[in-house]
Amino acid sequence: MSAVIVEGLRKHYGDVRAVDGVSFTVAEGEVFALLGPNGAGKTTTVEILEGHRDRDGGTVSVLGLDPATGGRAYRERIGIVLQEAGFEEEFTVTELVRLYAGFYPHPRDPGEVIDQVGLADKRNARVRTLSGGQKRRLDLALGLVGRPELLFLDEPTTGFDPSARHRAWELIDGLRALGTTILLTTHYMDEAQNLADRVAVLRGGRLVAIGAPDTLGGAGRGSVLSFRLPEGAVPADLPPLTGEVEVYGEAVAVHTGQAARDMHALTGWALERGVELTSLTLSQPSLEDVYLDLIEQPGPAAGDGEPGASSGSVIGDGESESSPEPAAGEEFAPGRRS
Ligand SMILES: Nc1ncnc2c1ncn2[C@@H]1O[C@H](COP(=O)(O)OP(=O)(O)OP(=O)(O)O)[C@@H](O)[C@H]1O
Repeated sequence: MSAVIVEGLRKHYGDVRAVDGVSFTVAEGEVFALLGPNGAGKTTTVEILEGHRDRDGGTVSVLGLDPATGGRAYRERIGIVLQEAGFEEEFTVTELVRLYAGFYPHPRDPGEVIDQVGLADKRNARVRTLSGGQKRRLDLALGLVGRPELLFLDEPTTGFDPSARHRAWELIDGLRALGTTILLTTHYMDEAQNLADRVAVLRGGRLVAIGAPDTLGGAGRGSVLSFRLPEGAVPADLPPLTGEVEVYGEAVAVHTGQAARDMHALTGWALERGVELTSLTLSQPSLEDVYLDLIEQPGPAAGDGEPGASSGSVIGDGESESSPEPAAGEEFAPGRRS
């Protein structure tokens, strides 16, 4: 079942089309990341889902309710971790987490939550004395304490030191294991890669791609086979390959959509000649490579039609309105992540 269903969502600020016909679904128990450059419309989308911002068009269902009219019954079922929450600075950490716990019918134990976010030694400190990263951890505690079915995390680890960040990832993973649905925004591709079951890329208020982090952009992006030319060999000696061959001195890179076939041809060739293919590696484009491609290529945000990619999980101009579901084979199954 879907925890979130967004169809044809629109929000305009004067001439700025902040969200321009966005459709997607988030399954129950899924960790879903919204990616996109500054101003892409992520926060606006999330704020509409939280019930904090009105929409100009489209339909939104979150936990079966419309956030615009869900009221208190809706707010009790969600948790929100904002980019910049304004706290009551004179409260202590424990006082504030307890205060928030009191807003919810079935809260978590405040002390446990404070421990989980790594603020145990600051439990009696006043909020104004916390460092930036510690305040962000307090944000996380306040988002968790109500035992939400759906947690919104807006750039949850911005300003965290590396170990706090890994701790937050573990915490988010733990929430996933408890079945909490999580919708997060982030600028960190490693965070999306580590945490998200699926990611959606927004650009200029439109959805340009959606899929699992490992397959975003589709299989059409292929793999890269790299190796060093054996001594005495020249590129013309190489066997016929399906991929495009690039040679930089001794180094060869084969960009291929048929990695097994090309690998077989190359290793067979090397064995026949009795030579080694040193530094032979097969690699995939990283999520960051794919993301940069997606947001840099000309596309609907620039007003010039198709984004120029043909893969199943890349969405053409306007298509996001009519096809809210991910491409076939990308349905979410809890626990599917490796
Ligand atoms: N209250 C507002 N009034 C006018 N324009 C707004 C308002 N809020 C957002 N915008 C504009 O809407 C667009 C989308 O902004 P939004 O904050 O949703 O982007 P974002 O993807 O979250 O960006 P970031 O990564 O910088 O947080 C931007 O062009 C922004 O300037």
